[in-house]
Amino acid sequence: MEGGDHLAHERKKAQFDVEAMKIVWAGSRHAFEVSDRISKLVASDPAFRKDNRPMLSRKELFKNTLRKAAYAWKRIIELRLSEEEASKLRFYVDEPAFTDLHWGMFLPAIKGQGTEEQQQKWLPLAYKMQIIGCYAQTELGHGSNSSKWWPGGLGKISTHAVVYARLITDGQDHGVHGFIVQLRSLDDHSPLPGITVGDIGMKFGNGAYNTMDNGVLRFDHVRIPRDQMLMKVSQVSREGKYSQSNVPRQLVYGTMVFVRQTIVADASCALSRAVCIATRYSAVRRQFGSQNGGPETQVIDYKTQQSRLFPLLASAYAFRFVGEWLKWLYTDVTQRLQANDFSTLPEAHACTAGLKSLTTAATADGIEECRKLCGGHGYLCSSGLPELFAVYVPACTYEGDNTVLLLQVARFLVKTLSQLGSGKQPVGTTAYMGQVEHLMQCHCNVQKAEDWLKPAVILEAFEARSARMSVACAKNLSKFTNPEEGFAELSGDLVEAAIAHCQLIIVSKFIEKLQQDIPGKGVKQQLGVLCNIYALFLLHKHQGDFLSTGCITPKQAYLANEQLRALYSQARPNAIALVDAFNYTDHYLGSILGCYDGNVYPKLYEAAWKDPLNDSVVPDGYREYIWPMLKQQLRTARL
Ligand SMILES: CCCCCCCC/C=C\CCCCCCCCC/C=C/C(=O)SCCNC(=O)CCNC(=O)[C@H](O)C(C)(C)COP(=O)(O)OP(=O)(O)OC[C@H]1O[C@@H](n2cnc3c(N)ncnc32)[C@H](O)[C@@H]1OP(=O)(O)O
Ligand SMILES: Cc1cc2nc3c(=O)[nH]c(=O)nc-3n(C[C@H](O)[C@H](O)[C@H](O)COP(=O)(O)OP(=O)(O)OC[C@H]3O[C@@H](n4cnc5c(N)ncnc54)[C@H](O)[C@@H]3O)c2cc1C
Repeated sequence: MEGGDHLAHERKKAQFDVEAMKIVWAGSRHAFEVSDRISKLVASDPAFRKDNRPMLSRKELFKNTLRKAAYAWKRIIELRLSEEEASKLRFYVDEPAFTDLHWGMFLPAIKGQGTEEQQQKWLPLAYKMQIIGCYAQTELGHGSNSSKWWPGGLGKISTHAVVYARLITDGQDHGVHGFIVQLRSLDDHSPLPGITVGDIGMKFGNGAYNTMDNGVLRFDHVRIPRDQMLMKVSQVSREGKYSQSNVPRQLVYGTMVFVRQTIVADASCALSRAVCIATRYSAVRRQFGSQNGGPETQVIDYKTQQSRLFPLLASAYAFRFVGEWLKWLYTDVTQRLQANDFSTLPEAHACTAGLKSLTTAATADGIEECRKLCGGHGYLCSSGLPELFAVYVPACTYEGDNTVLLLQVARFLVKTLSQLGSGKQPVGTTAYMGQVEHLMQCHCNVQKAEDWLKPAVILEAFEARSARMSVACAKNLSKFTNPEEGFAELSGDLVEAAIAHCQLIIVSKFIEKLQQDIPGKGVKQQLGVLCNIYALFLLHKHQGDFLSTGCITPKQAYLANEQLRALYSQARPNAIALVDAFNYTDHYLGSILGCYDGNVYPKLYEAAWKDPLNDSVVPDGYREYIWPMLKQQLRTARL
């Protein structure tokens, strides 16, 4: 079958209004329209071509990124794009670049930690890109005194950095503070005296994150003017006297709360992209199972394929909605901080750290699972999946290693529990801990599989599991005389308790989303199916937790799995429409397997011939290496 829409028959099966779902996915009609317009603008501009990335050398790749970044900036100015539109443009250009750190970390660090005066001086320069900044926190070795190593944009492009370093005055160490440091000349880009700076080398995968100049930085007697220390949280006077404002020291790390929140939103984008590719290809691909000479089975109809694919589809939607909520939480905490209310900062930190950890880990694993779901063709670069995995997987490490972040959540949970004794009522995402006595002894009321569809039943099971795991950790911790020793000894259990808490947040935010008014025929119903798939898939995967804490019985675990199978059957006819609702262009997907029309095989065949190796029939190197070898063998054979 040539041309046409090879997935048309699948699209006809949809039981809901896809256009309405597109708006739910985008967040609002306005957000949908902006996203739709900008994605088409990028897709139709040959300057943003990206299919050649895996073939380019590092130098060519990097220069190409610089060209694209400059061109994108030119278009942003020419078209007078708003910040929202510009950030969508960056998203659809789909290439990590120094600009991400400039806009995503350097500017927010100055906004969050600089005084009014400092903001007035530095922000206009940064907004007009008259200086380019990065965020230099991580060290090559341990401590805050060796060499900076990893900051994106640092290696080759940034003119400035926010550098985190220890502040020592009069021999007294005041801990880590942020400083704006000029690194390179604004005239000829050479490093300023005393500064050694360069790229740290090639990273995982071809193309992928190698478009970024992650860098190394060393200082040798570099003087930083006093007014370039970011002084919102603490100050040094002309006389060298150190003082602190009436704000928590933790604000020094505020940029991370912001970025982790954006990383959660980004997880739903990366996962939905992989799921879109794997779902479309699973509907196109037929393999075995032919009856009476009829067509073979579409692999999407195999229950095993569904049980691997549909939880990922549901996770993409779940991460979307929790990301939306986290954005709200971040906006709320920011407004409170401006009004000197710091009470919700620990919760915002725990939520952003924990959800960053959970969503990036599930997304990285999910992209790899999607590659496997596409069989051998998933391993081709033209499937789009190898590069997507390579570019995405460092999200499990940057902005805080995922395990380290879960330990931060665990500390927050243990602290919350310990404060119950003093009568402090937990609020927000830990409000359920206020019901700890009930949650420690409640019994799940599921008698038949459909009982698992009740939101209250699901919520109680997840709350009870999380509360019981945290309480068990707290009890075990109390047996240690040295709390830090206990924390280290029990860190494995603490991480599991943190995961249970974060999964509860995601499930409960999905359920809350469904309580809103959601217009469009069948849209809410499909989201209900996905929400239940997400929750019951987690319950099935972690049934050890639910059973060992006595939250559910083995029979109830069995019934949850039975219900899950029924939900997969309900999702099946809607699968293609549910990924169409992401509204991704073929340019953004960058995948032959995931192309909208499903015309996979001719495109794969054509693409193979475009590989540079096929430029000539006889490859370079044949005459030099293979021909002499063949001749040698022939001679030996004749002897
Ligand atoms: C015209 C417009 C054009 C627009 C164009 C748009 C362009 C695109 C825009 C945006 C895109 C954005 C994309 C961004 C790209 C991201 C790319 C990734 C780049 C990667 C960057 C990095 O990796 S930066 C380095 C990050 N490093 C880490 O995360 C290290 C992890 N470790 C920690 O977080 C540690 O906690 C820390 C080192 C911060 C401190 O350690 P320690 O001193 O040991 O203290 P600790 O015990 O952990 O904590 C003490 C105390 O503080 C609390 N706390 C810790 N962190 C925070 C926090 N972040 N916020 C609030 N509070 C925090 C902690 O709970 C403890 O509290 P108490 O227990 O004492 O109460
Ligand atoms: C692509 C990429 C881009 C980056 N961009 C930037 C940037 O722009 N700016 C910047 O400053 N940094 C950047 N980083 C650095 C990044 O933030 C760090 O790599 C990250 O925070 C992890 O720290 P680490 O590398 O020191 O790992 P380590 O802390 O050395 O972790 C190694 C292992 O030890 C374990 N571990 C560490 N501490 C503990 C603990 N307390 N308890 C239990 N286990 C522990 C971890 O779980 C992990 O398994 C980037 C990194 C990457 C990969």
